[in-house]
Amino acid sequence: MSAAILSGKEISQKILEELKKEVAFLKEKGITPGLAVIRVGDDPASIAYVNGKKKDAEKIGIKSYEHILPASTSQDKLCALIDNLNSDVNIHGILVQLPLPSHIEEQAIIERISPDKDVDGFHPINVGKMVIGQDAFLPCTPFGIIKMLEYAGIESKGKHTVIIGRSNIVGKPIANLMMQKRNPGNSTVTVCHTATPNVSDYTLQADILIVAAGRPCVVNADMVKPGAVVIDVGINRIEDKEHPRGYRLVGDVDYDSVSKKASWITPVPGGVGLMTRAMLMYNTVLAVKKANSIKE
Ligand SMILES: Nc1nc(=O)c2c([nH]1)NC[C@@H]1CN(c3ccc(C(=O)N[C@@H](CCC(=O)O)C(=O)O)cc3)C=[N+]21
Repeated sequence: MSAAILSGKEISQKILEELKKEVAFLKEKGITPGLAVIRVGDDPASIAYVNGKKKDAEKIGIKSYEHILPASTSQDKLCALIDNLNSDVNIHGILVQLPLPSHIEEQAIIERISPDKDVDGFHPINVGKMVIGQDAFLPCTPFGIIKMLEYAGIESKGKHTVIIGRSNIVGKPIANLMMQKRNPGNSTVTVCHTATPNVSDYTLQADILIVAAGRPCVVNADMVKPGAVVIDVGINRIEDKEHPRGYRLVGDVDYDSVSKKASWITPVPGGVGLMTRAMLMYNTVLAVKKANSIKE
């Protein structure tokens, strides 16, 4: 059997097209959605992601405001910038690209952002609301995974979802969303992590396997049940002198072997990463609607 490709490219494009219409409608009302993106230092991967976000924003009519700060920026200076953006009426969403340099306390920065402009969904207010099923900004990567399942019509109700990874930005929130009483969701959820012995004991039971381990080849075909849906959240740069950029991207899943056994698989690149970007745009439009009391 060969898996069908669950294309982040195709689905994210559909979402961006819908958002473009919504942005046009907001502009008719005299509102231009504004997204502030802060990057501290010049980690090459962060530069690439931030550029991608800027491109998406421009494509659909969201105005992006880029703030590029040196790696030596102090905690106080970054807080002062966030305070200004929090009170700026032209800014509806604020994203501080992570990771931050080690002298900056990341959690304090996340908590400095107004929960109403927290389009990453990382503020404890939004995390807490998500956990108890209240209206909140959902974190972009887990939200993107949910949208992919929805668009493909993949049934998760009553299924066993196994997640590898327990990060605050992927593992924990996707575990939460997949167990919530709504669809996609309604799954029985198991979370594996670095202290889990014999991970394959769990992955072999997975109807839906979500891999966010942060390293390549964590899952091969021997760990996958035939017909499983495999979602690969990993983005690893592998040195490749034959590639024009000098590297290529691979996920956390051994794509070649697993794609012969799964029913659906997400590619890397062209999978979850593009969905993350689309959901950031979705959350920015949502922030505008909330700020202006506009219903759907
Ligand atoms: N505050 C914050 N919010 C984030 O959402 C956030 C972050 N920090 N730090 C880093 C991670 C990672 N992330 C990605 C976004 C887009 C792609 C993406 O567009 N990937 C493309 C290819 C990208 C490329 O070619 O380099 C793809 O998979 O096809 C990947 C990864 C957002 N993150």
